[in-house]
Amino acid sequence: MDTTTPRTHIVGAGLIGASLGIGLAAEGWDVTIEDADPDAQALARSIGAGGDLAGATPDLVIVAVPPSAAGRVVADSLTRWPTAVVTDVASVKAPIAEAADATGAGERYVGSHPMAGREVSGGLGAQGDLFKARPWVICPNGATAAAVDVVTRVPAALQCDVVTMEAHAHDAAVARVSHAPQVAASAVAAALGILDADDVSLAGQGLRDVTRIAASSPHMWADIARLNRAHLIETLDHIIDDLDEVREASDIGEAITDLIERGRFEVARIPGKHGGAKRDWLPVTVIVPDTPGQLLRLLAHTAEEGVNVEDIAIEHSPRQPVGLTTLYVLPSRAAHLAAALERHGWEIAAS
Ligand SMILES: NC(=O)c1ccc[n+]([C@@H]2O[C@H](COP(=O)([O-])OP(=O)(O)OC[C@H]3O[C@@H](n4cnc5c(N)ncnc54)[C@H](O)[C@@H]3O)[C@@H](O)[C@H]2O)c1
Ligand SMILES: O=C(O)C(=O)C[C@]1(C(=O)O)C=C[C@@H](O)C=C1
Repeated sequence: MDTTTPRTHIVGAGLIGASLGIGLAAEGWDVTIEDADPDAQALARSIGAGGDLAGATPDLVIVAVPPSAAGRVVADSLTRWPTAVVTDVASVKAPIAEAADATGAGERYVGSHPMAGREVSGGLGAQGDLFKARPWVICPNGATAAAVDVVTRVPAALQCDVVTMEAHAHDAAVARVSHAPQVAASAVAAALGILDADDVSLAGQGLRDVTRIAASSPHMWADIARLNRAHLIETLDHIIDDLDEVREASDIGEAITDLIERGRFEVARIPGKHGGAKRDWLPVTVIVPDTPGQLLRLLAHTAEEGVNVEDIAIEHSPRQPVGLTTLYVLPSRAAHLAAALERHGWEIAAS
């Protein structure tokens, strides 16, 4: 097996391209990066996401441009670097594979899709560990085994879980696990429109959990919806049929029970942290004064007790000088942590 890392060039220095650049450079890869926007390119280079290709020949090109441009930039890259393997990270895979095949160089193209991201765009939000322990889909299409091997070294270096899929099957699946959830989150958030600010301030953790991705920029999602329209509409029809059943039911309680029961069953199938089986962490919710340094104290006391924090959620309480911080810990450690934090003077809230 070839143990040298491929000289890697990234085209597109936004959130995903710059995150890949930082992550691969941290693993010792020789990474260069470019962007059509000189400011985005300069920013990415200044934060360590890659250097200047300066006429060198890459072994591997990663295209990380908006989905609507990905097919064209993949085709251009196959022509521009006739010996390089080319991959892309666009959220929809079949149209990009078609564009690559149309060049006649499809055996050097492998589709990729890291199943991790953020609700912010641009290199400023880049994080080198964004993809760690997340699924990374590889769509080999008509590529050679050697090309697939080179591309697979990227998720391997970034410690992702590699999942190999056919491009159309990928597009059908992500319509349900990613694209429709974005539309649903935005629809729930948009329904707040008739409320005044005081009413919105009643929001608890439920609304926050359901609407985090409603803060996303529409540009990428408009592209995704256009490229994956048929699968997205099929998924939205499924959701609309379920909502219609609730609306038309003679007993709305019965209809809601059915919907929630089915949802409970399916949500238990979503893998949890590190891609493993979903773990049932227990929450320990602490009332934290809204003054500098308190969160640090809380985490220091937790560490002193030898308890690992598996996840953390912070909820600010409008009009209150306190916030609620929920520490998610192993069930076997929750009671011990709550008691220990009380001894340290913290007030534990019911959770
Ligand atoms: N944001 C996410 O959560 C996420 C997650 C996984 C995959 N993706 C996919 O990654 C890709 C990039 O998304 P992002 O969030 O990094 O977007 P972004 O808007 O942050 O960055 C895209 C960058 O591409 C540049 N660009 C546009 N056209 C170009 C061209 N022709 N040549 C060179 N540069 C060009 C833009 O100037 C911009 O800097 C998309 O295809 C998206 O579907 C996004
Ligand atoms: O976590 C987020 O902010 C995302 O929306 C990331 C997310 C997703 O999980 O749906 C969004 C689109 C990408 O194609 C891959 C990942």
